[in-house]
Amino acid sequence: MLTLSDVHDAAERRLDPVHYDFFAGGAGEERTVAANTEAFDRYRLVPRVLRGVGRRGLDVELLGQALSMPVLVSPTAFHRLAHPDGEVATARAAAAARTVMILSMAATRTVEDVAATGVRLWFQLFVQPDRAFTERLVRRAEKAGCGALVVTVDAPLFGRRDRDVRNGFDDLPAGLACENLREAPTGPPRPITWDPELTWADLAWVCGLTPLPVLVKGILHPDDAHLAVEHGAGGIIVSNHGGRQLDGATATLDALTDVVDAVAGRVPVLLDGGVRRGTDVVTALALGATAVGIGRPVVWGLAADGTAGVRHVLELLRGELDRAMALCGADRVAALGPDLVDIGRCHR
Ligand SMILES: Cc1cc2nc3c(=O)[nH]c(=O)nc-3n(C[C@H](O)[C@H](O)[C@H](O)COP(=O)(O)O)c2cc1C
Ligand SMILES: CCCCCCC(=O)C(=O)O
Repeated sequence: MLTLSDVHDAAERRLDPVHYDFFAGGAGEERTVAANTEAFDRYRLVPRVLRGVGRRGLDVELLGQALSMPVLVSPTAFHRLAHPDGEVATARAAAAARTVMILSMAATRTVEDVAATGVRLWFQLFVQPDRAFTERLVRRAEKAGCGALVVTVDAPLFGRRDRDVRNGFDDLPAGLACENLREAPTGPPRPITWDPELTWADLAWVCGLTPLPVLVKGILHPDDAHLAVEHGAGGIIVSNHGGRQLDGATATLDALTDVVDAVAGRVPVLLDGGVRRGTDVVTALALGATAVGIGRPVVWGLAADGTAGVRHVLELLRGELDRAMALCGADRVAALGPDLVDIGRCHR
């Protein structure tokens, strides 16, 4: 498996086709799923030369945590559909790669089990109408040692994924559950409730609830990026949920520059959606992202070969990023800037 595309192909061969569709699919016509990767095809790099790049470093510091590279694991649901060890297998790979894993609120392993792998762990939250339950989840994530909360704000309701509707897939099979949504250790798990009434006041409430930094995931509009910071966000994740919510939403790479300008360095700006190559990471970082997240490629690695498969995905990207940086004349992440991107020639 030489590329992330090879890992995808291996995963597709192994997965139940209905579960493959759940992981691969997006909302509606999947225009935004396609747009995310197409955007990276449009931007071209303008490398610098003769810069002495024999010694290179990919490490970054993010919200007080040291990462070996600016690539982290975005939250994705239901890892036990891809591998019996589920999110624990994923976490072992992220721990070995010394990067952050964001655990989905819809994880099929408990936050305590995942944290026990020693991974740098953040917890993703859909704020629930039952605020007391939301608060209990936050306390549980804090107690487990999570280093940040990630509040996903692009889901006032659930995007309609036509593949899942056609396949009749709307729940986990018997024996699997969202393990962090149990009220009591033996009780039945709650379903996730989508709350269309959420407002910025609710974000401020979460930020006031915890000493952990709160990243807001699902920002595309620069004005929302500004509002998020004003309401206490410690970081922004430019994301369209991998094209699974609003079909027709802009590609994340196209949204990045305006968000970076609006945030004006106050907090880190991350991006996910369509990152498949080291050159994609370089492009996003050059345009102002502090780090990028990958969603589906991690699931493909997990389905293809468990922890080793996820590790392979992360190491493929690390190797590609290192080579791309050297070929751009950058010896460290901080050396990547907008001058390396031919923005003028990308056709929006
Ligand atoms: C199968 C799947 C499940 C996801 N589950 C969640 C989730 O539980 N919470 C969340 O905030 N985002 C979720 N996402 C969105 C990802 O965090 C991320 O934004 C997206 O996958 C990035 O795009 P990529 O898959 O092209 O890398 C999910 C995405 C996929 C593909
Ligand atoms: C059927 C419930 C799915 C839980 C939410 C996971 C998610 O955000 C996704 O994109 O899928």
